[in-house]
Amino acid sequence: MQDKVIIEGLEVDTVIGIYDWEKEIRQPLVIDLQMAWPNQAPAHSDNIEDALDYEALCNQITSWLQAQPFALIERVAEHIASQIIEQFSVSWLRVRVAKPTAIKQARLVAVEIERSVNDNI
Ligand SMILES: Nc1nc2c(c(=O)[nH]1)N=C([C@H](O)[C@@H](O)CO)CN2
Repeated sequence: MQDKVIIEGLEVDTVIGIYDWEKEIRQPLVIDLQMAWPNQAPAHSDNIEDALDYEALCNQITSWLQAQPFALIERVAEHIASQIIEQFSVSWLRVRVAKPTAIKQARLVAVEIERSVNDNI
């Protein structure tokens, strides 16, 4: 089994949705991420330079999602996946994007994708 770095429940308020009224407001998205990362190197060195810095990732994801409006949560998931693979040298990841306020009768709705570096070429 490969090592992972995990982020659960990262909440970001952003412009998201297909309807005109949704383009005028911010709504919460909740991001869950699993990313392959060789954690032995940072464990041995005890150096953040060797680690996949989850704080940097959370800040970066928030910034990406607030930099532009999105219509579909599928687009958000794909954007997060491709940017992390490209900018953080992650070889594989699973990302789930949930929109908890989208459907009144549902606790949440979400999409989940898995991508690897080979998909990004
Ligand atoms: N598969 C999807 N279905 C829907 C989406 C979406 O992003 N992906 N979005 C909407 C609307 O924006 C909805 O959230 C408004 O409540 C509908 N279906």
